[in-house]
Amino acid sequence: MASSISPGRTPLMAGNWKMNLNHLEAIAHVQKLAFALADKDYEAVEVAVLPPFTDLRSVQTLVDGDKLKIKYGAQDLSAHDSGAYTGEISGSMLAKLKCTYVVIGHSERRQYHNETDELCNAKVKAAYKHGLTPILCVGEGLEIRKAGNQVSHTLAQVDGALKDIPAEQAESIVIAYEPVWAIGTGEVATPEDAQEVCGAIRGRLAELYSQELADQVRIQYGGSVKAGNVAAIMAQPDVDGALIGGASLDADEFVKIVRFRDQ
Ligand SMILES: O=C[C@H](O)COP(=O)(O)O
Repeated sequence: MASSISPGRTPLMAGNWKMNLNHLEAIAHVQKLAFALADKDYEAVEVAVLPPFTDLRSVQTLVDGDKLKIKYGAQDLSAHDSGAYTGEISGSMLAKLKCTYVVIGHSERRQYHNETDELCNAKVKAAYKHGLTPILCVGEGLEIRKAGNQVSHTLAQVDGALKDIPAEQAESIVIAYEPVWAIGTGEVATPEDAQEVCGAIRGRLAELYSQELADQVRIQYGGSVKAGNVAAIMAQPDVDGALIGGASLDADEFVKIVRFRDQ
């Protein structure tokens, strides 16, 4: 299927492993991806993995040692820099491990850890302070979708997380539109559903900053993405990649998603 991605926006295919794969399994998984992916894949698509914190050092060692082109990042970070915050991981710790990306505001953090837009905003600031690129997750639950309020709900999350973020930082952000009802359920938003909200997010970025900035920000779709549905989603003009959960744990499936143009 033909893709309509802007040539200026390299698609980002990022595998969010969530709380799966220990550090030994992580090494085996990244090795499998590295073996399967070729230079032409990395020329067409940016490929990233987002392992649990405990895997990051192992992934870094592998990526550095074998000079792999796979990027990696964390699934969360603390809004604080250091101190008495038991269990938290700071942006500077992630930067020391040479993480490129950090996920902020995933719906599972919002749901199970009561993360608010204000906290997401503080985490976006912490990420930029330490040179990390946020993958900001936004998206509506089923009730909001049924009421037809998916766009206003999602744009309010974007507004909240980007409060006081200057253009020179916001221009590098990645925004992942993940309708909560489509996460891990096998229920995929239609390509038109994805386009409606991703297009609205780009429109909001243009209002908040400029059309030029909006045109360069990558907006991903996430929610039950698989090899079988990725091409139709990627054919939408405002979808520039995918945040992949379950399917990213299967190396063969993830490689097929990276090669969405062949599907
Ligand atoms: O971060 C990834 C999303 O939550 C999607 O997860 P899923 O692909 O398992 O539906």
